[in-house]
Amino acid sequence: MSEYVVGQRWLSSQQPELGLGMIASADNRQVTIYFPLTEEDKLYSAQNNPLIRLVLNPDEEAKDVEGRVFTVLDAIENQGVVLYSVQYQGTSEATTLPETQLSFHTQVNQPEQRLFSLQLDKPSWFDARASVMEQKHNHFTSDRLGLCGARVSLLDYQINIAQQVGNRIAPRVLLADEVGLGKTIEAAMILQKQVLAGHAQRILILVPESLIHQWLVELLRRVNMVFSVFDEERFAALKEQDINPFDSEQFILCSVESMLASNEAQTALLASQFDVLVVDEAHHLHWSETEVSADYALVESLAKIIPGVILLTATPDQLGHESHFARLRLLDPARFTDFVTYQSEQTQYHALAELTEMILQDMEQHVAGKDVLSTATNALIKQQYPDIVFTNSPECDAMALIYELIDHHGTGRMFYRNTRQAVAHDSQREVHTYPLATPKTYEIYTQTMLETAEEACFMHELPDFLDTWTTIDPRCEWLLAHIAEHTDKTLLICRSARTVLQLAEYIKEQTGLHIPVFHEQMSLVERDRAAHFFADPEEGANLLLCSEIGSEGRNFQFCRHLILFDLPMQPDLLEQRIGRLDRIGQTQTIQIHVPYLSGSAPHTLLDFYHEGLNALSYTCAVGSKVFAQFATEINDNLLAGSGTNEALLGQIGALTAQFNEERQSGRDKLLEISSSGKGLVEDLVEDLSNPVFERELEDFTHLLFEAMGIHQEINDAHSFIIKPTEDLAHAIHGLPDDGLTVTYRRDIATAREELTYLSWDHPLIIELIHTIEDESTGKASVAFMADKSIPVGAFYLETLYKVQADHHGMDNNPFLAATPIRLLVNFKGELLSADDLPEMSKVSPKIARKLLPALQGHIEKALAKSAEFAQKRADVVIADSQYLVSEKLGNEVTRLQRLQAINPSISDVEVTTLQTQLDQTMQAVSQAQLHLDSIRLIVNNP
Ligand SMILES: Nc1ncnc2c1ncn2[C@@H]1O[C@H](COP(=O)(O)OP(=O)(O)OP(=O)(O)O)[C@@H](O)[C@H]1O
Repeated sequence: MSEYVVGQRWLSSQQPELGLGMIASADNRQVTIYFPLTEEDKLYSAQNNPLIRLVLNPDEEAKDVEGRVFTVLDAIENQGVVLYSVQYQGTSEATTLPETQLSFHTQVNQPEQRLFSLQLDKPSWFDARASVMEQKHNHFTSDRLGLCGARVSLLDYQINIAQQVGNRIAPRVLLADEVGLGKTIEAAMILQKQVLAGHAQRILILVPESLIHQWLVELLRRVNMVFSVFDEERFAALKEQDINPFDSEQFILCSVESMLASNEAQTALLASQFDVLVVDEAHHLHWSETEVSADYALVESLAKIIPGVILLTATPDQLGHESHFARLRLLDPARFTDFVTYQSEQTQYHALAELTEMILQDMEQHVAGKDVLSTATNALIKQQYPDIVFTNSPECDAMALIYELIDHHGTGRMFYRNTRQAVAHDSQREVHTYPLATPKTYEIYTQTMLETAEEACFMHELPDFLDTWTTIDPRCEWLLAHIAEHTDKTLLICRSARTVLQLAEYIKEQTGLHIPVFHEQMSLVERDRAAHFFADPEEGANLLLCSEIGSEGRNFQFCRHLILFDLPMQPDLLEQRIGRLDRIGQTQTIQIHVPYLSGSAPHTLLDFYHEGLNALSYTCAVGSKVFAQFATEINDNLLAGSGTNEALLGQIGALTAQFNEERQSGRDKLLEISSSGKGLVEDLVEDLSNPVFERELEDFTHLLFEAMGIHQEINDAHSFIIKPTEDLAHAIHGLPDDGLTVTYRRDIATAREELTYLSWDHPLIIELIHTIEDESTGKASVAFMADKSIPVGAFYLETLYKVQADHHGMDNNPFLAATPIRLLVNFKGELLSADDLPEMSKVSPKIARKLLPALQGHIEKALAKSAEFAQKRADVVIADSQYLVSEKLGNEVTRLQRLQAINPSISDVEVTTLQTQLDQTMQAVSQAQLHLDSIRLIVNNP
């Protein structure tokens, strides 16, 4: 039978641009190939032609005529035509595919095939591929992965959380830093690390509707993650297409409200598979043994099926300890089964916190720069914690000892809480209170008509004053005077949307000014527009009137004046309000203005907050707990309207002091230490701020851009413009036609929003790296050298291999990152060092066509020798990786198992998840294979 059979796929080595052809007819003399790409038939001699037969090998990836990606499992020849057994991406079953159905863009991929079929590229491409693989390996195995690309200031406590949680498979944590310390940023960094490390592909974020836009922008601006917002409209439109709408995107952001509004959406959400769920403002998730809120029930159902769960709240205790317990229960239902046991555990952290304090005090008295424990501390550890093994020598690392103690007996790895005090983000606040005369009408009403404390605190909201309160309440006139006096931006927060609207109307009537408003009855777009208008430093409004909803999650730290037009009845809400201004990025002293009606219930409430809790001048983490203790007394005092009960005020102050002290010496103290990462994270932060990596990337992108046909020019001292050229080798997603203005420097990027921050984590860089890796370009090249000491026609052969663990879904796992091996052998198959690499010059395609057939046999022998050397090195790489896996993951599993026996805070889920990770990684590493990636032949032609 002829070598040529109708239906076979062949390429032209002289005209690769024709794509993959198919034999249309053949006899002993001639063969006709049809090239679908150009829709033409070409006639070749059967004896002497530039045709190359394309047969894909097992494990090769390719596309079918419809562009669907598959991996070859097997290739079986039947009467000269190949029938492939393939597995399509995203499926688990094998399918058969005749070679006639291959995409006409398919190319010869194997380096040696490309070499002998003369599909050659510039010799410099070999260096480009080697460099790309080396840099990729370096980055994907470094701790900087997923953290170096965030456009943020590097704060130790945030990096600590992002590093610890981001590295876990299926993390389940509660992030509860105090208001405004950057939980959103921490979650964004965790997600980026999860995705880059291959731990998560699909993410669902649920937030209150008012925060959708802010999250969307923060994720994009800070970590370059593009989320798709799903609202009712989008859900309905996608539903028409007869697919689960939530399966249509990888990263989904939606509001809790929109999901609760539709049973159908909830069912679809639960049927879609996600790797990580994030829920912001999780204190709204209300649970008690008798009542469960709808949002809690939804999150509970999702948390049962989504492996990773990240809950965010600044005020974990807002709805009481029971609700806090319930949120922990969402994370680990097996561990948190019983509220009473949980409560008793919480009290047991006291002794450990005290010991920790002693060690910290010892640390203040270093001896010759080393930590030395006092005799008392030493004795206490030995007596109370005999399981802790440590050496109290001058080399004793006290911080390491504290972490060991917290690990063994502390709060576990599920709950993080940083406080302003502990992370030294102490902003300044100044409080201005303005006593105003209580209107007679309010006074009379107070004595006769009121039924609840709430009515007493918000009299202007009572139906009887609905239309009149702005004319009698002196706070309104006070507000006009404040507006006239202050030209700085001011945020006003009050409880209800109605008050906001009435105040806006009042100001308009009195002054003609249109003040922007922000409340729950506005659409999302209207709210964002108002917030934007307020934020605009030049053209924007100086005052924004906000209802309570505006006080949650929003970033208003660009302004320093806050008017608390009324006071909320819960201390945590007060903290949320102040937290709009008191957040990372606030550079000025915050001015808090409280106008109040003298002698009225709001006056008493102000006394409780300001004098009792001291919650206006400082963050008060125990406010809700104190208020809960005196709930009845506070209620009665507010309702009586007879001025502040001084005895009660004294009791509130005393209990606040007591709780604060207990906090400092209990669970929260331990949380503060373990959340801050003090003593653990400094080296990593130093590494992340090292400008060397930015410079290295800048050099590397020159190579990348040149290879891919991207032009870079200087824009100013710190930035560049990059644009695709006509030679662009491949469409690049992240690079628009009109280019990008970029900087490689984090400090410049955080100061100049308009610049794209190009880092090793940036999607454009990752896309370019993957594109070059996946491209066939550069897999084979030929060059000349001129060396009189060796015969003409002698050659060197450079090979680039990679050791790769093919484990689906874990390709980026640091333990499994492809490791490049670059080798140089001579024509005798002897291994040379990289220093022996000669100077190279180009070879014309015509000469290469003559040379290669003549040298083929010798090259194949040298290649076989090179493969032997590569395999030896690969064995070492695999053994090293196995060692690393058992050293890092194995030891961690052993440590957790040991800890679990002592500390109930270490959950079963945590241990089994890590054990599974260890098993899978070890198996994948052990089965890693050596692949030849590219070849460069250097022939002597002196
Ligand atoms: N490392 C950082 N670098 C620069 N800005 C930051 C950093 N961390 C936080 N911020 C900024 O500080 C503000 C508060 O951060 P974020 O919204 O993440 O806090 P939060 O703890 O989620 O707040 P809340 O408790 O109100 O929900 C935001 O404007 C955020 O962009």
